[in-house]
Amino acid sequence: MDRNRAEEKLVGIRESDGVPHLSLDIGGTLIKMVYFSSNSSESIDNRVNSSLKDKMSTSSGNLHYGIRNGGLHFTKFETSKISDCIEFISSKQLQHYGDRYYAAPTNDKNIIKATGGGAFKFADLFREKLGVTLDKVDEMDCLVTGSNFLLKAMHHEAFTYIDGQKEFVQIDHKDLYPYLLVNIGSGVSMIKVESDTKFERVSGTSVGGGTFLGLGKLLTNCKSFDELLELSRQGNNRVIDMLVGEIYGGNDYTKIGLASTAIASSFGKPISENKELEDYKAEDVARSLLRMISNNIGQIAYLNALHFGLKRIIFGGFFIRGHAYTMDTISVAVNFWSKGEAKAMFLRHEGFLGALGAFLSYKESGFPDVAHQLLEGFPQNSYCTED
Ligand SMILES: Nc1ncnc2c1ncn2[C@@H]1O[C@H](COP(=O)(O)OP(=O)(O)O)[C@@H](O)[C@H]1O
Ligand SMILES: CC(C)(COP(=O)(O)O)[C@@H](O)C(=O)NCCC(=O)O
Repeated sequence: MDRNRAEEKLVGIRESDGVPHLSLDIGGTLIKMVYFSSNSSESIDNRVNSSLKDKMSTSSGNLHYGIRNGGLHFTKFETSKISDCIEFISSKQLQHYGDRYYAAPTNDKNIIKATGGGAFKFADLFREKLGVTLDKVDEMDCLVTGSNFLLKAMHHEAFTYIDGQKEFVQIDHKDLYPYLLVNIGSGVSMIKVESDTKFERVSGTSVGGGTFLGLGKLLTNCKSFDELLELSRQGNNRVIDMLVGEIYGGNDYTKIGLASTAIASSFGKPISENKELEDYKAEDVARSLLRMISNNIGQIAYLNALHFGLKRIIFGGFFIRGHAYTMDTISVAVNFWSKGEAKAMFLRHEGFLGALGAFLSYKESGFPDVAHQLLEGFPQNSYCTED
């Protein structure tokens, strides 16, 4: 970076410890936001009106860390309601929380790190409504940076989920690479990560979280992801899925390792039943859909891990949402073929990898190490609340 420009940026830092920061990951379904607010800006926090607070927290998944002199917040909005996000930023005056480039024309002074497709799509909107320039950071770079950071810095971050048991895994820094990062957002990206800086997107699938939500809305009339997920908890996929035993007269197909209870064909049962969609319970449909998509992603991930000789598969993205059935299905899919050779792992901050990566990228622009300092403040000195 040009030295003069870097110096101009440094002028923008107001306090060394409580410097507020904001980064955005604007995806196909959700906008993820990471921001720091110092205690002195608590009064600003309280300025957010209650209807806006409702919009932020209509579903869980938001995290708030109290650290040092303030708090680190992980918040999300629906991309389709970007005006809520803009209103939120404006009400908290967060647009001043990025870099400041004093030499720039008035509308370009505030620079916020942003990743995801929306950093391109909504750049003009942010400039027009907030006077903010979105400094675009590559989405894959951010996912990898966020994931590497969490795996190295956080004690209780990665865990396995087997037979309903969550077990945290502390990965030795020297033994972290290589691994397969599978980010399940609207679509799915699979990235072979070989070092802090070396990675490659090796695969992906368009059957992801957006498919679950989109198809789920059409099939069940659910209005939200949380509603759909809750419905799936109460459902029974066997009402919709065709099982091996139903094809094999109640028997296992032992020779190829398929139990009679294994799914032979997702959504296969309606083929032979003279029923309409309305005749099936929405709960059962939601359950089968979640199972089908999670299983498919787990299998594709396993095949990639096998192809590239990777032993660890780290799953991130907001689709997972710490949901037991999702994680269990993915783990079973990976384990069915790999027999423990490749391990499926999940992350506690699963949905915020990109936004964290963007937050950390302030460092690369000649900005001092504030982003890292803030993040290093947790988890040791932090308390976390979830809503
Ligand atoms: N509150 C929510 N609203 C909408 N989708 C959600 C929510 N929580 C989890 N999801 C799931 O997460 C997916 C989006 O994941 P995310 O990682 O944010 O991807 P993107 O970057 O494409 O928006 C959705 O398609 C949906 O399946
Ligand atoms: C295009 C994307 C990188 C965008 O990221 P997202 O907003 O879904 O998180 C992602 O949707 C994706 O990787 N889709 C899968 C495309 C494919 O490999 O077929």
